[in-house]
Amino acid sequence: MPTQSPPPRHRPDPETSESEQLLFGGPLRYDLGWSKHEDAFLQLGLRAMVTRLPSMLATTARLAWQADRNALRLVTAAEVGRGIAQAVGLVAVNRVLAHLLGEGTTAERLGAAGPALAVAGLTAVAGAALRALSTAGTGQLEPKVERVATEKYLAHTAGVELEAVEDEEFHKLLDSAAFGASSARRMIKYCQNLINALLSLIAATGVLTVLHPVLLPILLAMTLPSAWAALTIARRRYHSFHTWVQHSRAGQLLSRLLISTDAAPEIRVHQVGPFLLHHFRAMSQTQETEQKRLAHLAARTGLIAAAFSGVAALAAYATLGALLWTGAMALSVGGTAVLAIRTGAASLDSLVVQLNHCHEESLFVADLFRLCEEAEQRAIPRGGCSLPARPAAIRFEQVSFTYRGKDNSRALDGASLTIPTGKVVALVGENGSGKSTLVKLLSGLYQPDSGRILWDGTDAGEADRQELVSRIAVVGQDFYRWPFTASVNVSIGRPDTAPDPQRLGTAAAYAGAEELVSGLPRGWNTLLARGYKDGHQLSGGQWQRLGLARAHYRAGDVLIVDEPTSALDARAEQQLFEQIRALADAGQTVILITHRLGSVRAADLIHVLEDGRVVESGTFEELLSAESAGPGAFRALYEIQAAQYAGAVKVPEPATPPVDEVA
Ligand SMILES: Nc1ncnc2c1ncn2[C@@H]1O[C@H](COP(=O)(O)OP(=O)(O)OP(=O)(O)O)[C@@H](O)[C@H]1O
Repeated sequence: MPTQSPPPRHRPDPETSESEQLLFGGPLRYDLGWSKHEDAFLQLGLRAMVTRLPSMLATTARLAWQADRNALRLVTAAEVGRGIAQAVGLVAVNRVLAHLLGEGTTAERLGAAGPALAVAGLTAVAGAALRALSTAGTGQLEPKVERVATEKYLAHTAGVELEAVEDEEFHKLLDSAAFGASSARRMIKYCQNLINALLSLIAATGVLTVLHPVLLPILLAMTLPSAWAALTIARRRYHSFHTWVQHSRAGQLLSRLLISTDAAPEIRVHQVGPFLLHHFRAMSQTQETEQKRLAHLAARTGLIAAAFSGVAALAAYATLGALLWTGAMALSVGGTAVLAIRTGAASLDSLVVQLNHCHEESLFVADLFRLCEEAEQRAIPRGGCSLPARPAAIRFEQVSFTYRGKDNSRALDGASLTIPTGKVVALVGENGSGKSTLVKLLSGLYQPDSGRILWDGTDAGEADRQELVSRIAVVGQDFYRWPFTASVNVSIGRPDTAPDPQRLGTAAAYAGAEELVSGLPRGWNTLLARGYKDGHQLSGGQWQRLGLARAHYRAGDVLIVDEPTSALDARAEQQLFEQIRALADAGQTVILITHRLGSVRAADLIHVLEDGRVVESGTFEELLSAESAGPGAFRALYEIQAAQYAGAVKVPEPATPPVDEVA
């Protein structure tokens, strides 16, 4: 038998790893030119850093103020105190040296230096105490700032339109902004160090300028090479981060899949573990190559900078020697100058490093703020007109819709239909015909590209979205299985109110879930999450009942049930349809999406969809009738299903006993 060769592997980009191509269909690395971060990246120069410094500090201060204003006050006061202590200390040391190297006997010189020595000692003690205070304040502040920033991120993300969540560009921003909160936390420490370095630099340069003006350029020359190195390395790191952000996420996805409870059975039965592990390793190795490249470049840059710093230090000490040699500077002043140069160079070095860290982190915090801005622009709008309390019908008028990013074909293409209030309306049609899309538009999850959805005369597009969604209850094919208790899994249908036991009971009765709940180890209080302490596992059908109970608990005017019976047994299915009928008889509008055409018999109205259009509508009998005006799409589908039952299983005739046995 000829063996089938595997499909040829298409590798358009030689840089794309085998794993990226196979698992994700192409490269996961972004070309930075594509990214909005390019501007930020290009701004990673010293001038941009310095000009952005005030806004950077202000942003951090704002976050810290929101998080804990007392801790912020404490840190600021302690840092300013430390700076002053350092300056006073340096001046005191200068005095000590001047006295020690001055005229008189050793005892006289020591005596004269005593008070200045005491001041130097006191400032050192004060500096240490203030440092401890500042550390305590920062420790309090950091986690709070991270929490405030994370909340900002989550609240903004939760409030955007579904379309934004599904948009690739928005997702990219979500990915990078996710680091904003931890960056904000780190910025507290860096800002603290930055202020400290700045104050001690001011102290050192002040002293140096008084000693001799030529010492200032010397100080600068000694620090510039390391500043350049720090900036260059940070620049490369940021560039690399943005290029690789999705690749890292994909690598994390692979590792999470390996330990995921949902994937665990298939990983074992189909032996997917080694496959995933192989690709995890391959993707990690690709990233390690990038890390190696960055490390090599950083080492080279560091070496070049060290060479220049060395030359600058030599020049500095040669100049100092010349000043002393020519008598332009006294020996005592020379001692202080060496001290001040060393302190100043260390402060300047630290200032540049902290500035660089701060700036690098601030880019991620800026990503977070950019996400918030974008999320505000793409937020679900608030306000709008009211919908009629009980409209006679909801009408779709020539509604078209194309998913963003989906090439040209429309999911809905001029769909028109009526949903009368208090009726069971069934939507049927082949896979991909647009049924779920239609109810998503009805629920306000997406807005039509053209056409209108009218609640009597009111256009749902102009209605208050909060009101619109509060009128709708959905149990979709992909309803969410919340990893919480059974009670929360149902009452989350109305998350704004506390769970109501009576309402829970009614909802469970509606969904046929009473026995299921009473059979759970801790009843309503049973945790429905595998992998947690006392977590319980439900079957697909049991989950579906809870999903139905949730939709009932929500008590929306319009109940949408999308494939409600796919995981229910025959008895439960029968029971559910009876209950749906009863709900409609009590005035509830029910929209039913199902592929089981026999079960739409009890619907008041059936709409048949084909390629995003409603091709026929009517009752079950009307659509099956040979005189039906439509194209007979429903009849054709129904006949295919009916044929599967008729004659597919031959029910054996009861065996007829032989005549003589009867006798
Ligand atoms: N989130 C999405 N993004 C992009 N395209 C989508 C999305 N959801 C659905 N589609 C596409 O829209 C079209 C209509 O899909 P829809 O889910 O509405 O069909 P359906 O009739 O509910 O199908 P089924 O019977 O299989 O549930 C399909 O071509 C589908 O691929």
